[in-house]
Amino acid sequence: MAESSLHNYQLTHSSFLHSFSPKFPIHKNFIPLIHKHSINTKDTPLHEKKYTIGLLDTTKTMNHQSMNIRIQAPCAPSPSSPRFHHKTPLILPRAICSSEVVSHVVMQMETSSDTNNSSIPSLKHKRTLRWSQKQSLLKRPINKDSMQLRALLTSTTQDTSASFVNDGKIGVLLLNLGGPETLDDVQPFLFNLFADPDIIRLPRLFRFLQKPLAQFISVARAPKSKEGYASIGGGSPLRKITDAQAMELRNALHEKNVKAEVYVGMRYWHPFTEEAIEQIKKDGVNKLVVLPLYPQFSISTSGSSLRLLESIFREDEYLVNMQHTVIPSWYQREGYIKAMANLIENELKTFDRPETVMIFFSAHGVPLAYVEEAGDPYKAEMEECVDLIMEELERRKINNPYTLAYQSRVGPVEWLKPYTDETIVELGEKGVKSLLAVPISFVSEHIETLEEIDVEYKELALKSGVEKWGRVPALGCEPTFILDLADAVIESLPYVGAMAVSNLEARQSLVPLGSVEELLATYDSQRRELPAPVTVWEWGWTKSAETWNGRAAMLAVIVLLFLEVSTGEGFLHQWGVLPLQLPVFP
Ligand SMILES: C=CC1=C(C)c2cc3[nH]c(cc4nc(cc5[nH]c(cc1n2)c(C)c5CCC(=O)O)C(CCC(=O)O)=C4C)c(C)c3C=C
Ligand SMILES: [Fe+2]
Repeated sequence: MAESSLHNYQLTHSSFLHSFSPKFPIHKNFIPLIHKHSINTKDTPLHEKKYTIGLLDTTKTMNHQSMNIRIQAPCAPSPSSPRFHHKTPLILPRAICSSEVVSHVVMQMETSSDTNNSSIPSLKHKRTLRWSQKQSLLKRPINKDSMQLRALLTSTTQDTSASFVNDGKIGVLLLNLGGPETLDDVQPFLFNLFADPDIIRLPRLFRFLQKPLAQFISVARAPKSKEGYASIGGGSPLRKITDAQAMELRNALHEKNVKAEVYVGMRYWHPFTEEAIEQIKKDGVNKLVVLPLYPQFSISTSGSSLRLLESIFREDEYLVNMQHTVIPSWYQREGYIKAMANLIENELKTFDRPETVMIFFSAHGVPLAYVEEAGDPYKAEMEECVDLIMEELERRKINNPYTLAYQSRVGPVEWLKPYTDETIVELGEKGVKSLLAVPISFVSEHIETLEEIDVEYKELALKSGVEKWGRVPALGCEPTFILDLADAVIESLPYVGAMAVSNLEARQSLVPLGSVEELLATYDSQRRELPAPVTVWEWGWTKSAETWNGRAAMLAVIVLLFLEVSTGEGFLHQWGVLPLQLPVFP
């Protein structure tokens, strides 16, 4: 996979932003983020280290648009230079982030190169796709002479004995979705999920219908969901797995001399985030690292949990004063990428002819409007994540064809495409004989790996002509992964309480960080209304008929609910779902 032409540019912070001004007129709202590329290792000479620049668009919903740009240091520094000393922490505390650690860098910009020699022509090629998507950022040619970027470069090993790490009582809060533990939990779990305005966003006028609608949908969906949970043993394994991850992370932190307690806060089932926060308060934690267990950020997952945290923090004097920081996404971390590549490499060996296997990344979908209208960075982060894993595999001389599709769509609106089920059928028709499914958006086994992938998609693949089907396990407590999470926590500690999105050094850190409040302030500035991504009734024979029928059904439900609430009569009142007195309209 050759990288074609490379252009060298020198950038400064401000001219970097100027160069994108036609597309982004308000410069101060765009924050350049610099990520170390996962291919860098401890031993990579500095002048060969690669970095990725992203723009954090603070006018949109956490819209972190990374570009296909790499930065290289222009010349190898003297080994005695303090800023490149390997014993320096990965992220430097503020005091150390002086001008001393600022270095001029040369930016290298890759242009597209479609060297895909896959025998399946319809497969998208990662580099071409990424480039074409990000082309829109480059509205006018970059002026070679005008750009100079002063970038913070930090090295990759941590000295965890540094005193700033262990002062205070440290807590790590793992955020996750939660799942029903018994079949009786399924409907109330679904109610909690659909009552979340980050899952179903009703128009402002209809916000008061959120709970009745959630009740209605959860009751309607429960039988189908229960069937799924029954087939995987009668409940979700999520709590057990997340508890085990928390324990392993705690052990890893203690081994690295960081005496932290790790807490689990679920969004829709026990142990609820509120319960975790109560424990955090009881234990007297005064430095908190918030770590969502989703590698990629989405409004519907990490975003929703952060919103809940924000509301809990605001109402509590103890929490308002507690120092905290958030790691909103970490899909680009070297340890995570390597752990995923290890799992794929191992699983490929179970096939008779591993080199012929199509690697099929299947991510949980989100409604398209989340990405296109609300600025959810989920899709961009997912694609970049897949690219990074494939690059790691290529370095191991594993050059299999691969593709990315989105699974688990619910309801009448359009979700991210291509859809997993449709792609499986297409691949089967095109003659692909071996498929290896890789669940990519979640780090634990759950209903969508154990039932949807292992049963439904496998059956569909075999029906469509695929002869051998395999699936990579979820990361769970895989040691490389847990150690990397521990490193992410340690790297973030100097920023607990001391940083926010507005802090330049922290923005340039290798783990993008922010406080809950500031992350949500950027996310809220253009929070648009999202369509309801739920199935109420569906009829029709084609996908597009289904979409329109679903929309009509949604509308009908909203009208029915509106009538019910305004007249005080109807089935929800009969079931006791709605109170008998009428709501007061302003
Ligand atoms: C990154 C992962 C996930 C995203 C993004 C996501 C978005 C999303 N999900 C729904 C609707 C449902 N999700 C359900 C369960 C569920 N979803 C995820 C992950 C993501 N969801 C997990 C880990 C689980 C729990 C699985 C378990 O083992 O318990 C369910 C319930 C299950 C079912 O009935 O199918 C629903 C419904 C929407 C609407 C959405 C984006 C808006
Ligand atoms: Fe989901």
